[in-house]
Amino acid sequence: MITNEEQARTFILGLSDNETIEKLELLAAALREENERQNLVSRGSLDGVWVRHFADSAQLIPHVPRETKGAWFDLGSGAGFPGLVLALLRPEEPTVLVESRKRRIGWLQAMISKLELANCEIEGKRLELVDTRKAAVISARAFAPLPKLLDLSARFSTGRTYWVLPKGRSAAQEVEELPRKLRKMFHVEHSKTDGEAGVVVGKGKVGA
Ligand SMILES: C[S@@+](CC[C@H](N)C(=O)[O-])C[C@H]1O[C@@H](n2cnc3c(N)ncnc32)[C@H](O)[C@@H]1O
Repeated sequence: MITNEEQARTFILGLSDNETIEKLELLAAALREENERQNLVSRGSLDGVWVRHFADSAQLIPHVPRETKGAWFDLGSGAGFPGLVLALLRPEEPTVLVESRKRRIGWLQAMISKLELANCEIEGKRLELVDTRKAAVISARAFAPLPKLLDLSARFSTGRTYWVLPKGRSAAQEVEELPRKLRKMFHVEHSKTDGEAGVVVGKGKVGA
């Protein structure tokens, strides 16, 4: 379990390098500043940014085979979690942040340029309006209940799409309540940042 900021830094360093850690320090400072202007993340989580947002995002990476190529879609990126962290940690692979709120889109644009994320693009509209493309990976944290999430994102999935969906404490129950065919596609992994939370992980095409 990752329980403090130092452990979170060490965990992320194990997946990246010192330059990435420096960029995450920049992101943490910018997040604190911007959170005075818009409610990007809960105020309480700012004291534990490395655990609550950075490591919580980075922990998704080991659930996707290293050789996976193609676009990682992060749905409802908000302040950029997990999407911005994933783009930083996977600089060779494209990341697509889907976010519909104007001020959050502005923040994400500013961070992409500040962190020089050439591999990261924004679909600044509702997911329902995004042109269909093939996603190699789909993530979404605090975006929608699982059935709605799968319904809205099914058209981006193929037989080779990986799903990594941090679902908090409701993970197992949300999977249990899926129709049988879908339920077989997914399982729950323990979160490394919250002993009671789970990450819904799966592979394949949702829908016909
Ligand atoms: C609760 S926030 C979570 C943000 C971030 N993923 C996190 O965990 O910190 C949900 C985000 O999804 C966005 N959102 C909700 N429905 C959406 C939709 N249909 N298309 C695109 N973005 C959406 C909201 O604007 C909001 O920023």
